[in-house]
Amino acid sequence: MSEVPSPLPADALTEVAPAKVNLGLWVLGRREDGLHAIDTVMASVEPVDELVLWRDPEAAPGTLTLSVTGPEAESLAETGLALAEVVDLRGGTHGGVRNLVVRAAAELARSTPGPPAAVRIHLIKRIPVGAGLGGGSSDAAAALRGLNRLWGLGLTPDQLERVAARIGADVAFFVRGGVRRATGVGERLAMVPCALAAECVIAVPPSRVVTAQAYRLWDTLSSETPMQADGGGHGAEALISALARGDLRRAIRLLHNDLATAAYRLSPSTQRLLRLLETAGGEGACVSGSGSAVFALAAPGAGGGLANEIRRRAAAEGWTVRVYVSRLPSQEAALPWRAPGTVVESI
Ligand SMILES: C[C@@](CO)(OP(=O)(O)O)[C@H](O)COP(=O)(O)OP(=O)(O)OC[C@H]1O[C@@H](n2ccc(N)nc2=O)[C@H](O)[C@@H]1O
Ligand SMILES: Nc1ncnc2c1ncn2[C@@H]1O[C@H](COP(=O)(O)OP(=O)(O)O)[C@@H](O)[C@H]1O
Repeated sequence: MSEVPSPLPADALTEVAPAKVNLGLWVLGRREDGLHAIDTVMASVEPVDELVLWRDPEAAPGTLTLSVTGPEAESLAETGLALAEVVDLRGGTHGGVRNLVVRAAAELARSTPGPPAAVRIHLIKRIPVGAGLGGGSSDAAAALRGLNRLWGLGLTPDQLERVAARIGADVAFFVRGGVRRATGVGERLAMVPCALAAECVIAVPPSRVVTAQAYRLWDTLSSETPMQADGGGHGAEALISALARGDLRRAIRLLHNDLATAAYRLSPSTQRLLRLLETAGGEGACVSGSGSAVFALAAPGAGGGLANEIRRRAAAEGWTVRVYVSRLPSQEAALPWRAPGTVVESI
C-alpha cells in the first residue's frame, strides 16, 4: 500500500486541511429531509491534516490508492475506516464505510469526461476524529482542491463548493476556509470580515461524538423545552459585528452553541472539560460543533499560558487531554492555510 515515497515524484503536491471551530452555532429546526437548518459562524484553526497527492502511472485510470498515517490515524480506524485502500473511482465507492477523501475523489471524477488519471493520496491525520473540528470535511475539501490541480480540471472555488456540498454539509466551508457564516444545512456561505486579534485554545477529551446522534438528541431536547425566540439571526449578527470591530470582550460573550446540551449528554467528559477550561481561565468557553472538543478565545499571547494551565490541571486529575493553540484567521487569511506558528501538543 502506498506510503509517501522518498524522494517525492516531481508532480506530487500537498494540500493542508485545517480544523474549524464554530464560534456560534444556532439550530433553527429540523427540515423535511431530516437535516437541520442552521446558522453558524466558523473559523479555520489548527491542528491541520495534510494530504500529499501524486499520479500513479502504474495503476489503471480511475484508480485511487489512499493511505493514512499520523497521530490520529488509529482513532480514525476505530470508527471503522480502512487506513489503506485501493478504489475504482468509477464504481463501487458508495458501499461500506468510506473515507471522505474517497467520497470527494469519486464525486469529482464524475465531472471528468473519461476516467481520470490514477492517483495516490497519503493523508497525515492530526485532527482529532469526532471532535466537532470538521477534520473529515476538511480532508474532503483538500482532496477536491488537490485533485482539481492534479487532474488539471480548472474548476473555480465556487464550482468546487458546489461539488463539496454534495459530499457533506460542512465540506463547502473548507474549500476556502477563513471565517465564514454558513446557513442552509451549512452549504450557503458568506465571508465574515474578522478584525479580531485573538488566539483560540482547543481542548479535546478522549471521547468522540457522532454528529447525527447530536442532531437527533437536539430534536428530543427541543421538543421538551420551548425554542428560543431569536432562532439564530440576531445572535449571529451580533457575533459577526463583534468580529468585524475586533471586539474580543464582546465576541467572547457571544460565543454560542445550540448543540452543547446534546454534546454533554453524549460525551460527559466534554462538560467536565468545559468546566476545567473555565476554571483554568478560559472565558466564554464553548463546545465546537457537535463536540467532543471545547474551546475558548484568548488575547494574543495569552493562549500558551491557558493551554499550559489546562494541561497542568488535566495531568493532576490523571486525564489525557489534547490541547491546541492557534491564531484566529484574519480578514485576509484564506487558503492555502498558512500555519501562524503555534503550539500543537498533546499530553
Ligand atoms: C455539527 C456541525 C457544525 O458545523 O459540525 P461537526 O460537529 O460535525 O463538525 C455540522 O452541522 C455537521 O456537518 P457535517 O459533519 O458535514 O455533517 P454531514 O456529514 O453532512 O451529516 C452527518 C449527519 O448529521 C446530521 N446533520 C448534519 C448537518 C445538518 N445541517 N443537519 C443534520 O441533521 C444528519 O443526520 C447527517 O446525516
Ligand atoms: N478523512 C476523515 N477524517 C475524519 N473522519 C472521517 C474521514 N472520513 C470519514 N470520516 C468519518 O467521519 C466521522 C467523524 O468525522 P470528523 O470530521 O472527524 O468529526 P466531526 O464531524 O465531529 O467534525 C467519523 O465517523 C469518521 O469515520
